[in-house]
Amino acid sequence: MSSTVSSPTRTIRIASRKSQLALVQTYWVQEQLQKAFPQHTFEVHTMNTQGDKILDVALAKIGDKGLFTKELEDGMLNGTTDFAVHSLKDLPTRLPQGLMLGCVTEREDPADALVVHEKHKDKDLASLPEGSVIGTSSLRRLAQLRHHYPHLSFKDVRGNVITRLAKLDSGEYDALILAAAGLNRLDLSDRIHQLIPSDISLHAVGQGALGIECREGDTEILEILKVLEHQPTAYRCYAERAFLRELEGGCQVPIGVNTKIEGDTLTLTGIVASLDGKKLVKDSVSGAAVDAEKLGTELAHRAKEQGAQEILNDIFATINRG
Ligand SMILES: NCc1[nH]cc(CCC(=O)O)c1CC(=O)O
Repeated sequence: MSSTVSSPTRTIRIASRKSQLALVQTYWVQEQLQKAFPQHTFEVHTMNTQGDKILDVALAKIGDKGLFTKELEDGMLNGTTDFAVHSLKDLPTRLPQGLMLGCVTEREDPADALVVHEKHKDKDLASLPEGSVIGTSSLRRLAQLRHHYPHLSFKDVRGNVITRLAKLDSGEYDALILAAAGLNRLDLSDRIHQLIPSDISLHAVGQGALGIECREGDTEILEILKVLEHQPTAYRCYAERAFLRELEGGCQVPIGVNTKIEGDTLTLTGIVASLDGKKLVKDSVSGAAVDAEKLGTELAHRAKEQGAQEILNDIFATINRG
């Protein structure tokens, strides 16, 4: 005799942006969870965010206060959706009251990549001709690459990954810098011309990982999300986010990081760069991975002692004046 225990079923609503990359990422999450919890139904609800709509203003001028996340967060707060899938890089380090980072998934390659126009297919960053126009909307990429390659010039580029590639191919730019992770996820790995090594440019906080945001204390959802949690990536990203939070920057300040975990030890390297690429503050900390956030905060304090705050103050003044 066996009695049937009917497990409660429910419909779980996943919020996502509509860009191709966002959808690839969100459908992956949906598929994994649907497999793990066949008794539930996982639905994707797509929305446009401010960041998708405002395409004619440099990102650095708009600021970063949840440009790509606000509309998704409103949906969770008013109960129309249950969690949101983000590129962790786009998720602010301080979340609205009532929401939390519920899960960090396994990271793709967090490096930046050079993507070149066809005519430069035999070139790399060092050998691109003097004055080549490199498209990037990230101050972090701009500052670090200017430092190492003063012969290049930089121009803002907006829009999603596909739009940016179209602008490159039409001749508006000689090359672009894009996250390798995004290209890999979009099945565009063949466009990666050169992976930028970490001694040239440190990547963005959270780059290559997905961050799933949900309501604080929503134990049912948190329990479900556990199947996607990747502990080493989570430790690395908590350290990176604590570093950024303490420096009070967002995605749009020239702050780069690199992390590695060996055994139980996490090493975090961080850089704060001036826009002209002339001043760089770079340092590292190592310690127990379980103390990830503490390590991030400690590195930020050290960076401040070495002049990081002055660099950031100059940048905020420049952006607000422009
Ligand atoms: N800001 C846009 C954005 N957000 C996440 C990614 C790529 C994927 C990732 O870093 O996880 C990108 C595009 C890019 O930087 O090339």
